[in-house]
Amino acid sequence: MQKDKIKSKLWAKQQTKIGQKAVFPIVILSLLSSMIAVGLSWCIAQILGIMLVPTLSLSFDVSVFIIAFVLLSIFRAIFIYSEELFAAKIGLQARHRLRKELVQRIMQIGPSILYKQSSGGLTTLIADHVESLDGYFSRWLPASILWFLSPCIILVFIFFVQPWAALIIGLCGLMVPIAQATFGIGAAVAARQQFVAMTRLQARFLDRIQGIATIVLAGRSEGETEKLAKAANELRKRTMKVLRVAFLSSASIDCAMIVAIVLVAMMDVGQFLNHHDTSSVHVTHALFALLIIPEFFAPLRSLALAYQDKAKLSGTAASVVELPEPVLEIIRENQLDHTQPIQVTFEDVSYRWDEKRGNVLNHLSFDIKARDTALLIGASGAGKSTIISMLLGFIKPNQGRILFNNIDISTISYDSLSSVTAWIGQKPVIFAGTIKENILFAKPTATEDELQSAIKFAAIDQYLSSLPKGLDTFIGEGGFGLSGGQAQRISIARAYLKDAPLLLLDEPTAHLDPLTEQDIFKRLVKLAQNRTVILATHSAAGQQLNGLHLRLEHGRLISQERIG
Ligand SMILES: Nc1ncnc2c1ncn2[C@@H]1O[C@H](COP(=O)(O)OP(=O)(O)OP(=O)(O)O)[C@@H](O)[C@H]1O
Repeated sequence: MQKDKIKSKLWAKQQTKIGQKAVFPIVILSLLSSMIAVGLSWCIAQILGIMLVPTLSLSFDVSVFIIAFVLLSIFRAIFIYSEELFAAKIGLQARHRLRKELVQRIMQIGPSILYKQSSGGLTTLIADHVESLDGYFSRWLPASILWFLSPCIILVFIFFVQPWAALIIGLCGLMVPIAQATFGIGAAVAARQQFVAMTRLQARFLDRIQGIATIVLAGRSEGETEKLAKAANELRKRTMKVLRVAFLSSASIDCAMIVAIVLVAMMDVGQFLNHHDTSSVHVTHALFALLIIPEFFAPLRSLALAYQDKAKLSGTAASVVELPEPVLEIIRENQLDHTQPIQVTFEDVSYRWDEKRGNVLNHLSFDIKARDTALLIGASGAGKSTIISMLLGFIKPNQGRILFNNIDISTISYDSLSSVTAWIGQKPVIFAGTIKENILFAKPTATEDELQSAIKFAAIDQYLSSLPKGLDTFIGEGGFGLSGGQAQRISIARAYLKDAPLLLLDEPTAHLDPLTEQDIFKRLVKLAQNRTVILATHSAAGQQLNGLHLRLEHGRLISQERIG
């Protein structure tokens, strides 16, 4: 826990360091903009002064100040616009960089990440958490530098014009950090709680959407709706608390500003009454000091407004450090020729998912010759899918080695491993898109002829005519709109298109009726020709297939015999 806190602080510090370098142009532009604001206030003070004290017009030409006012306003508009552009660009670049880093890290860890993290949580991290950091980079970081620099510059100008007004404004300004520090602790806690509540709601919502069919079938719709409503209500309460603290914090700045204006105005009026000082110089100086006060407090207000953006960084940091560390690997430099057949060897392989639960695979040793078919047979929980996950490179043995053509697979590059392997799982992975897009996923460069033969091979043509748009029929995520058998045929067409020398089949007929199962097996046997095939099955039809039958029990190889 403590270790995670240190890690998340380090990550946040690193992000701040990267971000601070990027916001340098915004800081410069904003400081220049503050100086222009001083000039603008000076021009307005002179114009008003001339209007209030007619004798002033004898020594100053009002048109000079009007022209200067217009020019400075144009410059200020340009500077503010450029600041906004830079801020948007910095936010965009930071989000792009973070998403790239996180996706790379997840890819490095591989699909095994889903054994420990929910897909809802990962999606929330990459999509929403990273998105919420826009304000940290584009608003909070510049504001955290400018809240001190800009008021100091403005104070120097006021000091030259009315030193005692500078003293009053400076003292009122000092009250703001004290008030902010008081509200800040509450604001940080409220913002962090709101962030956690939002994350929980998003992850829960996504997970429940994915499992909507199970929820409806289990009659849990009302219960789940209630839980979602509770989470949404929690988020509403937390959001209101953040807004309340933000309002109080903003009100404290307004109070300090009003006190400064009143005190400066009273001092000026006092000077006028006591010393009858209505000289033109005094009037314009007094006006200038009053007009510049809102500019003095503006950076402090920006800091208070961006305060909640700061909490989002620590929230995201906590989620980032929860990601498992990618295992440092030896450089995988071996390559396999994907046109050559593959021989698979297990040498004393053991594996445990969890230290406490012990080995799920125990000292497995066997050899599958190139172009041979091997069947992994065993009851549920025997370890068949774990073996397939290892062959796919998702997990690595805790002991022993797996060899492809006598090369340890942990030394073979992922690209090469993927090019020699085709995989069909229990449940076909179908993306939202057309049937054609889903088949071509295995080989986007396939020609029309290749596509047609894949369709024929997998017998997809048998049901195409019953679909409204044939190959261009849109199917939902997870194969929504297709039967289990129809979806599995898409997997077969993909494997056919990929034409890899090693075919891994993990209970491909698990959810099919006997007739469809028979037909799918017929096609798989055809697909197996000239390839090395490893089929995990506990179906009776699967166990009739010819090949090397490897029987597993509680992760141990209890027999191996050749059938047929
Ligand atoms: N991600 C995981 N985390 C922890 N334990 C796991 C995980 N996946 C599988 N196991 C455990 O490993 C053991 C072997 O599971 P595996 O899925 O490999 O068996 P199987 O023979 O393929 O079963 P089935 O035929 O039901 O798919 C089981 O005890 C299971 O509980």
